[in-house]
Amino acid sequence: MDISAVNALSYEDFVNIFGNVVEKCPLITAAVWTSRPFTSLNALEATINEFIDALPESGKEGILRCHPDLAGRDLHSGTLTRESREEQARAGMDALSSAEASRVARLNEEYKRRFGFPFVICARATDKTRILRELSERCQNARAAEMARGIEEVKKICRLRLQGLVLSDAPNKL
Ligand SMILES: NC(=O)N[C@H]1NC(=O)NC1=O
Repeated sequence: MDISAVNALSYEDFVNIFGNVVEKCPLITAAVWTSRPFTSLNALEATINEFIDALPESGKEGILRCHPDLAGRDLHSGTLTRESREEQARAGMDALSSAEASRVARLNEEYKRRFGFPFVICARATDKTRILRELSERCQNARAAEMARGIEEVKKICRLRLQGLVLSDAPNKL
């Protein structure tokens, strides 16, 4: 799909296709449709990032809270979004040993207790070993640093999801 095809989409189709580039936040997609035409995929990505950056802290926290835990309840109950399921599987989060699974569950809970939002990392840009290490290390950070870091990870996830939709030849959801 080239950018002119993206620009020609109705808002219904645009939200259908791009509604989950930020996990469970189709409102962001619906809002940026107003900024068409986009000159490039990078311009679409930049518009999404600007929208996120302009949100109050509570809005940014809300975005983080829309993310499922890594190797958490949604993965075990099969209720992850397709995108999240693929990302978590690629990082091996669906095939943890029982010791790893308990460690991740314990650290996820510790992280949420400490910060009030879940640990978010772009799973496709890393691997299981680094996720486990970062989960433990990032629990020690200050809250403001983790908010900023979590939002940077959301933007990375968004970038890779956008690229998957626009640059791949895979049939989209139209
Ligand atoms: N909690 C968290 O990081 N979740 C995610 N990361 C990712 O790459 N996809 C997700 O759903």
